[in-house]
Amino acid sequence: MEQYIMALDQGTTSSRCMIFDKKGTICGKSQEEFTQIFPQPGWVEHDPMQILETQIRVAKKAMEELGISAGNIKAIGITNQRETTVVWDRSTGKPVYNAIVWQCRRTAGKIDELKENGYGEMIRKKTGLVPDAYFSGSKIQWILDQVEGAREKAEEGDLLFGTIDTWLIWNLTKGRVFVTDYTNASRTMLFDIEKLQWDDEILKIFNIPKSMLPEVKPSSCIYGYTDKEIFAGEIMIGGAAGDQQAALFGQCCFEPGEVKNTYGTGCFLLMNTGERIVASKNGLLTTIAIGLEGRVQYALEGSIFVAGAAIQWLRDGLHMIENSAQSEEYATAVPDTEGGYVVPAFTGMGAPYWDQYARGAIVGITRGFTREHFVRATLESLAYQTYDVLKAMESDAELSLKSLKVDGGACANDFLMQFQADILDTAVLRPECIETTALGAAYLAGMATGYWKDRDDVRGNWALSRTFVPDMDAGKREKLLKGWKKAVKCAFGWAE
Ligand SMILES: Nc1ncnc2c1ncn2[C@@H]1O[C@H](COP(=O)(O)OP(=O)(O)O)[C@@H](O)[C@H]1O
Ligand SMILES: O=P(O)(O)OC[C@H](O)CO
Repeated sequence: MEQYIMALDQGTTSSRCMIFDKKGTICGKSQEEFTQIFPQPGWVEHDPMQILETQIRVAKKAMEELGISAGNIKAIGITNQRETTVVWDRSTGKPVYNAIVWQCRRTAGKIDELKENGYGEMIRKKTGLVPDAYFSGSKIQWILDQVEGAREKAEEGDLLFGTIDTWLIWNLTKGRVFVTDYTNASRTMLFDIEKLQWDDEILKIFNIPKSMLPEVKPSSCIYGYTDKEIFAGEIMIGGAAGDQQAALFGQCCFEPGEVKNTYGTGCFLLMNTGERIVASKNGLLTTIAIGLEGRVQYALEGSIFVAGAAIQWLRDGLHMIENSAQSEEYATAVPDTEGGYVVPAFTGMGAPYWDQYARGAIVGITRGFTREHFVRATLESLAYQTYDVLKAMESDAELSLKSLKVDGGACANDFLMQFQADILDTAVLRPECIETTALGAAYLAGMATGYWKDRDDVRGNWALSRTFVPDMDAGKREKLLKGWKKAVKCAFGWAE
């Protein structure tokens, strides 16, 4: 019987399933977008039940379309939007509140309090993270404080917390397995990344009972088996990792110094730093890259909150384009933006600025600024934001990158990739498979079962599709970057 590995990729805007063969080729896939809930400006929620339903539905559909059954799936790897927080009732399995999404700013004030109380440095040291509403800690606290009866129930041990990996595994195993992996744990702001354990001091500050937290496991191991009713047969769950770490793995960035940038809803630049914890001096995060083969590797990360989401905004909010791909057509219809800039700081700014109160800005426009210029400026903002985090990373790691591996939905845009190479003055390498998040999760699951032996066994699957070579003169690049730096300043502190 032909054997495959299934990856469940639960992203910010869609649930996806990809079925891979041994060569890392996608043999079957299915995808469904789900509802984004914006209850107040700066707030973002998802319905956890809709996440679960869409994820199971796409998995069944992908299997059906490939004409296979549970017996053909050697293992499932799960990868997910990180930090997004679900709290549910242990006995009924019902969420007590919507999932609070990583982009949500509702707890910015709580983070300010925490910093004012002098906890910032301790948190940064233990968790590797810059205190921010982005991470799960303050989101759990908000649910316990704001949902009636939640705190009492949590203290009695009746509530559970999970990031999306935990929520999916718990449901797929019908409540038998309550786990997360090191990479996801490292995004909660509750986990000591050196001692590899939940931190009691930080839990006390957030007033979160430890009984709510899942067991933390390696990213590749036998977590459990799906309930046989879900896919008409049990399937082993063998891999779990946050989507950005999974993409780093899927890009085969296994060695210290290897870097990738993923252009999805947000944009995330990660560099493997091996077994060394590198503390950033330039506003980057230190995070766990992977827990595998009995050891943990670390990464430096530049997190950009809004990237592809800005293209979705052009499509769904402003109705300037009909689909994401059309952005390229408009952008290339004009030679430049005529000096205009879009700074899509809709939910504050992440690395390297970490401004919870920044908000979007459109600056430098004149009467000749058209839809085409607008679309181009929005696309260019992805490249400028990447420039900012890449320079911070080069400075932290004391090296100059020769090339950048890219992946994620928006890296299909040739205009954007060329502009990225131009603005960085660095070659951009796009692989054949840009679904490296799912591929990384598949590798982790496959390695838990012997489908792939080890990292060396999958390295040969990475294949280059196209290199974008820099082709912009230095004077023009400097002028454009100077404008961007001015534009970013206009967004700072707006909602304070
Ligand atoms: N050709 C394109 N040009 C620009 N942006 C694109 C293109 N195709 C997809 N996108 C953007 O990429 C994002 C989807 O990428 P994906 O990796 O699936 O994201 P996620 O995992 O965050 O849901 C969307 O925000 C979409 O607007
Ligand atoms: O949904 P993505 O792929 O943009 O990823 C979201 C990140 O994991 C948030 O930290």
